[in-house]
Amino acid sequence: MPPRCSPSSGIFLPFLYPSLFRSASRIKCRSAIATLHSASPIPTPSDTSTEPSSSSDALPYSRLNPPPDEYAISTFADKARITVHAGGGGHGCISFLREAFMADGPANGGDGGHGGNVYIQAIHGETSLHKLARRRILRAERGKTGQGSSRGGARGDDVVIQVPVGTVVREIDRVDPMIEENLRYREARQKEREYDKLVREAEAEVKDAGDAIRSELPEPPDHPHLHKFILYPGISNSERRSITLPRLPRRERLYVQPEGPIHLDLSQPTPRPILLATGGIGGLGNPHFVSKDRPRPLFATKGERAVSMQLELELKLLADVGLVGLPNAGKSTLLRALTNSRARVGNWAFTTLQPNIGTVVLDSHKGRPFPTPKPSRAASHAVINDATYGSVVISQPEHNAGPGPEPRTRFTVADIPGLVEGAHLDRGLGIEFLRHVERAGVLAFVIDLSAGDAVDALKALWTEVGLYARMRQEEETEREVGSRIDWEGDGSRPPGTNKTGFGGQMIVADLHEPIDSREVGGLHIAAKPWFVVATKGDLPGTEENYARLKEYLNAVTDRQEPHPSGVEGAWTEDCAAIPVSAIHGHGVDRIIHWTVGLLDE
Ligand SMILES: Nc1nc2c(ncn2[C@@H]2O[C@H](COP(=O)(O)OP(=O)(O)OP(=O)(O)O)[C@@H](O)[C@H]2O)c(=O)[nH]1
Ligand SMILES: [Mg+2]
Repeated sequence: MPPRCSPSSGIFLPFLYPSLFRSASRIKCRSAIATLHSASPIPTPSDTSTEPSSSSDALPYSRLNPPPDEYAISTFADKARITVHAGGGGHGCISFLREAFMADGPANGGDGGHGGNVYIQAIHGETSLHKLARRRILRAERGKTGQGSSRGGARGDDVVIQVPVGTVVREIDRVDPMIEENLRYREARQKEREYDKLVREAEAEVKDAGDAIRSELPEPPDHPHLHKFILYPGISNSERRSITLPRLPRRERLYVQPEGPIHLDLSQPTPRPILLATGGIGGLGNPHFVSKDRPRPLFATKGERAVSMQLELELKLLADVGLVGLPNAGKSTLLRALTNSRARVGNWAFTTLQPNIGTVVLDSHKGRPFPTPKPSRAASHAVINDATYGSVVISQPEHNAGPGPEPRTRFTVADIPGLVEGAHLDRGLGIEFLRHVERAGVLAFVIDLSAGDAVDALKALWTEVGLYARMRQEEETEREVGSRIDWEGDGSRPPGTNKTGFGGQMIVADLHEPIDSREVGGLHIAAKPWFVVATKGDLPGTEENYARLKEYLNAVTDRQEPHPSGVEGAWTEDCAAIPVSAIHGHGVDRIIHWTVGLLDE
C-alpha cells in the first residue's frame, strides 16, 4: 500500500515527527510562514519573509527555547454536547403477608424509590470539558423497586456534573414525561366525558332499557391511568376483567423541575449544585389501594418516568489575561516565560492548536503578601536589557500595604492559537478561540517586532477582535429576539391570551427593553484594558519598529489617533507597549506588574 503522506509532503513532517525533522523544519516552515504572510494583507517584514523572525535556532535549548517535541499535551475541549437523563422512579410492589395459618394476609408491597436528579456545578478545579465531551450521556440512577414486607425501594443516586467556571449551559431539547402525561390524561378524560354523554343521552331516550342500549354503544374508553398500573403477575383472566382501577391521586415531584429552556452562565463557582433535571417519583405499593370494597388490591403503580434533556456546554475561559497575536508571534514562549506552562513552541505558524492556560504566582504564601503598585508609563517603556529582568519572581517590598483589600496572589494567562486575517469569519483557527478573549479581564496583544510594521500588525489584530465582538453582539441580540418569539405556530393559545388564538403567527414580545450600552457595537471587548507586548526585542533592527509602535500608542492614549479597532468609546486610557525578549525571559516582570495594575484598576 502506498504511504498516505508522500515523503515529498515535508510540510506535514514537523507536526508528525518534530524531533526527526528539527533541522529541515526550520527551512520548510520559513517558507510556510512566508506563504501565509504573503497570502494575507497583514503586514510582513520585507526583509524577514525569507529570514525567520527568530534567532532561536542559534540559541541553546532551554525552558524558554525548548525543542519542538518538549511540551505537555493538553486534553482540552471547550465545547460539549451532552444528554442528561434523570432517574426514573422505582415501581411499587404488589405483595401480601404470608404467615403460617394466615392464608390471605394483608397487602404489604413497598413503594418504589424516587429517581436521582441531575445537577450542574461550576468549580475551580476543572479546566476543560473534554471528559464530558467524551462521555456524552449522563444518567442519574433509577429509584429501586419496592419490596415485600413493606420495604420501600432506595432512592436513586444523583449525578452532579462538574464543569469549569466560565461554562455556559444551553438547553437544546427536553423530554418531560410529566407534560406528556398531563396531555395524555386530558385526552383520556375528554374521551371518558364524551362516552358518559353518549350513555346519558341513550338513557334519556329509553329510560328503562339502559342496559340494552349500553350494549349498542361503542366500547368504553380505557382508564386514563391504565398504563400507570402494574397488575399482579399471577392474576387470572377473570380477575383481570373484573378489576376496577381507582383514579390515581395527583402526585407532585419532590423537586420543582426548572422551566425551559435553561440558559446558565456559570461565570462564578456555584457552592451549591444547580438542579437541571428532576428524577421521577416512585410508584405506590398495593397497600395504598386497600379499601372496604377492595381488601386485596392486585395492582401497584409504576414509577414516573424522568426528565431528560440535551445540553450544549461552552467553556469561555476565565483567564485574567488573554494573549492575542498573529501566528508565530511568540505567545507560547511568553506564556512559558510568565508561568510554569509547558506549552508547545515551534518556529512555524499554528504550533498552538488548543488554548493553553498558565498561572502567574505572585505570592506563593512563603512570605508576606505584597502590594502591587501599577508602574508608571515611563517605567514600563524603559530599556529591556536589564540584568534583573531574567527572573519571574518579583522582589517583595519591606512593608505591607496596610489595611485594604486582599492583595492579588495569582492571575491566569490564556495563550490562544494565532489569529489570521478573517479569523472572525472562521478563517485559520480563529473563531473557535476568539471567544476566550471575550472573558479575559485584560488583553495583551503580542506583536513580533521582527515581523514587519508593529503598528499595522496591531491594527490588523484589533480589526479582527473588533469585528468578532460586533458579530457576537449581533448573534446575542438575534438569540434574544428568538427566545421572545413563539415559534410554535400551531395556533394553540398561549397562556394569558384571549380565545381567538394566534393561528400560527409569531408573537414578538416587547423589545423596547434597555440594552446595556457596553454591549453595543462590540464594546464588551473593546472596552477592556489592553496593552502591547512587543516581543523578540532581542533581535537586531527592532528598536525603530518599537519606537514607532510606542509613538502610535501614545497618540492613541492622547486621543490623537482613533482606537485601533475603530470601535467608538473603546478603552484608550493608557495604551502601553512593553518590550520583551520572552526567549531570554527579559521584561516579563514588567508585564506582570503592568497586568496586575490593570486587573486591580
Ligand atoms: N529571538 C526570539 N525568538 C523568539 C522569542 N519569542 C519566541 N521566539 C521564537 O519564535 C518562534 C515562535 O514562538 P511561539 O511561542 O511558538 O509562537 P506562537 O505565537 O505561540 O505561535 P503559534 O502557536 O503558532 O501562534 C519560536 O521559534 C520561538 O523560539 C523572543 O523573544 N526572541
Ligand atoms: Mg503558540
